[in-house]
Amino acid sequence: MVLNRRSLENLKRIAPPGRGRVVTQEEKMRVFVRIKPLSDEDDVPKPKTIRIRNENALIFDPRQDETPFFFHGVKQNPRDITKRQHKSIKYDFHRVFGPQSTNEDIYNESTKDLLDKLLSGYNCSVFVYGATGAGKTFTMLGNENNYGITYLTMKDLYTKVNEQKDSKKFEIYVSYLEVYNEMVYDLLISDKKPLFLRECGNTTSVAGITIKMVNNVDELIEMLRRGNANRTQHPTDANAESSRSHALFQVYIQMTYKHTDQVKMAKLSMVDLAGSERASSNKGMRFKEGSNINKSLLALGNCINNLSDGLRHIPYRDSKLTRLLKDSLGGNCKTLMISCVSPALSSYEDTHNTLKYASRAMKIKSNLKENVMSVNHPQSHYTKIISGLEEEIKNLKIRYEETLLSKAPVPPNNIEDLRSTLESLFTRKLKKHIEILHLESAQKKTELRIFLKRNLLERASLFNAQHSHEVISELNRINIAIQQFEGRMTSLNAQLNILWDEAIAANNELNLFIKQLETNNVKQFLDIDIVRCSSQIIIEEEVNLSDHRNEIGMILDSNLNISQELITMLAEKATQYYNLLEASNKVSEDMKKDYISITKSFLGGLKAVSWDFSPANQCKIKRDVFLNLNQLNIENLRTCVKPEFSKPLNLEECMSPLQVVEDKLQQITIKQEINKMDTLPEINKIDTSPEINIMDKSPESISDETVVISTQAQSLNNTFVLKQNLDKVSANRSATTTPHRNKPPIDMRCLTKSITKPAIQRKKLIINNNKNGLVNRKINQENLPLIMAATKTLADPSLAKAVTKSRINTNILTPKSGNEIGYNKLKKY
Ligand SMILES: Nc1ncnc2c1ncn2[C@@H]1O[C@H](COP(=O)(O)OP(=O)(O)OP(=O)(O)O)[C@@H](O)[C@H]1O
Repeated sequence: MVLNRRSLENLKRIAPPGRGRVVTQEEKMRVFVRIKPLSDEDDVPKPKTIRIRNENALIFDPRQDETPFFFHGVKQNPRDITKRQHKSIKYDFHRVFGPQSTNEDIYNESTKDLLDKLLSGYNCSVFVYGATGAGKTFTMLGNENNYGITYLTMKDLYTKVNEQKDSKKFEIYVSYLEVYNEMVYDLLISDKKPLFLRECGNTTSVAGITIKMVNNVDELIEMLRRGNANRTQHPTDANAESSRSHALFQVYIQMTYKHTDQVKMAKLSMVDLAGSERASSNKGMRFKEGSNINKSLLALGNCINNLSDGLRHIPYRDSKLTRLLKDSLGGNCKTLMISCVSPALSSYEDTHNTLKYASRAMKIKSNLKENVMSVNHPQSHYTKIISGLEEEIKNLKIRYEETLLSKAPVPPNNIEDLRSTLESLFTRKLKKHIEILHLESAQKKTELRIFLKRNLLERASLFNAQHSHEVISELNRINIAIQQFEGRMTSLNAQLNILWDEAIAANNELNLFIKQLETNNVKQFLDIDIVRCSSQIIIEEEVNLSDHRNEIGMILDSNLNISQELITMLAEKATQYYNLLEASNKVSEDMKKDYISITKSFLGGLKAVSWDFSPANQCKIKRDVFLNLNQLNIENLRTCVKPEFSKPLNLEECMSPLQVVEDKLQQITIKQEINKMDTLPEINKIDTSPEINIMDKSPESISDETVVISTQAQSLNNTFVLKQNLDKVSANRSATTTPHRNKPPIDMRCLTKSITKPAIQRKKLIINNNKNGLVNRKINQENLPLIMAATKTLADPSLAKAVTKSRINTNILTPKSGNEIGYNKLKKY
């Protein structure tokens, strides 16, 4: 298809200054050098004129490594018959391709990059330059086995066009012409008639040139092949298939952006120059051809020189070739020059000239402009486009807002009402919560008071004045107080029961409300309020707990002070009586020893005071029972578990594993053991360990009894703890019982005697087993059989094993049968 005049004009009207969007970039011409391989006829193995230094540099006419020649010991200078000067000139280029490089290598590193630029609307130009026979046509067109860069470029161009066809509409046209003997001929038609050049602004166009539309790469290659066939070629001295003309293959691309209607034009020019000719034996027509070729190449050289020197005047008009290449040299075009050279000595001068021009060409700059075509649409066309775009923006805005709204749901209108309901429900729950905390605190304090009163009763049993009226009335007073406290406990428990019901009801109502919020999809708007109110409850709980702990601490403190005063009083009285006895000369040596021992122990005991905060510390556990308000916690409220208040906590109800065994044994063997009481020597025979001595009815005769003061215990009840040999037996049998770590046992038998009178019939023994938990049990005459049974049990390996096992496995306490509640409560702490 031949373009009509209007289409042609459009194609030529590329980026008129000041119209449309014009992006200008200054770019230097890129210059590549390709060195062809030496052929058989070339002067092999004579030295070459080029040595490649690296990818970007070569040395022209390098110095050769010569083997020195000596005559009579004197180095001789060899005579260079080639008359070479060994100039060793270094030339830098953008890339130097050696003889092994293929056309594909050249394409990949040179023309391939141009395509993106071309499809962005920039003019691009590639021309091959060099002497005749240097490989220009081979590089440009190649052959069937080695396609030239024109074919490779066109193939990739169509690939890229196909990739972009969704966004752009492409129209591709080609023209192919030759400049032969300073005449321009159309190569796409067989009818050869010269064409005229026309100057059009900065560009030159060819009047009447055929511009054909090409739809695919195959069509294009076919066109190229036919054009080449029309090209003037004749054998010369230097090249059997010498191209006697300059060939200019041009591809015009018109791209219309589908969304914007914007039109861009770009032109790719591929120029295969005829080779410069040396003065040769060519005669006649070939001579004339050679002269014209040289003339046009000389003009090209002059243009290159002026452009590289930055001169204003460029003699483009000196030849048809330079007029046609005006665009490609320093104009609006990204230009790439491939200089072909031969390394053969016979091409020494040609190669040197080519390299010189190539080197100069590197300095040429061109001004790249994006070719946006101005399309003269009527104003209504633009108005239509603008109103269409406005409509689209409006629609997009609506859609955007809809998306935003759907992502951020709107709170309901009654959100404030819902919030105030939620807050009032939380307030109700909080109120009940605080009331429970107060009651529970009161409950704990009462429990502690009962505990302390009971300790007083135990303490009283240490003395031998139980029958005096004063003591009896005091004991009565304590018992009455205990009864009152227990009455209060019962009342507190009843109140707590009611409060818990109310709290659970309030909590259920709140949970139901939150669930409704969730179902109605409005909980998300009140989440922050839920968190705020919940944290308020936690804070209130902490504040109340802290107050409660302070109050418990104060009670314990005052009790400790009283205990210390009592110790002081006892010590004073003991000294007073000792002095009296001494004055009346009734102090035996043993008593003296005891007194000194007591004094020492008091001092030692004080020294050994240490507070053990480990979790296993029994005193700490006891104290914590009163400190914590564990019945009430958020978890309980959440799960609506109402604690048991049926009975006040009684530590005395809790037993150790050993006691469980004891109890069981008691049931089984107590009768037998009572019967055997009279036959104790027999028991001694069964187990010869010293602890059997405990069965001796006379406490004075207890020889292996060890007394330990538990300093922690002092803080609560100043209990004297007697660690019986029973423990030793247990340790021997089971190897699991560890001795008291911090306080080595000291013999305090005398202390007990001093305080409780030697003749006491009922002796309180407290077995303190630090490892296995709290054992706080009275041992008196009534339960001596029980101890005996336990002792015997330990003497029996199988029973001892059972005892030991339960000691190890059970952490603290085991409830008495039928008293699960008390045990469960204690377990909580
Ligand atoms: N790189 C190369 N590898 C192999 N053969 C080559 C190479 N370059 C050129 N030749 C061969 O050298 C010969 C001359 O090459 P070509 O025709 O391309 O030179 P030219 O520069 O186009 O010459 P002219 O200007 O006279 O047309 C051809 O036979 C070609 O096959």
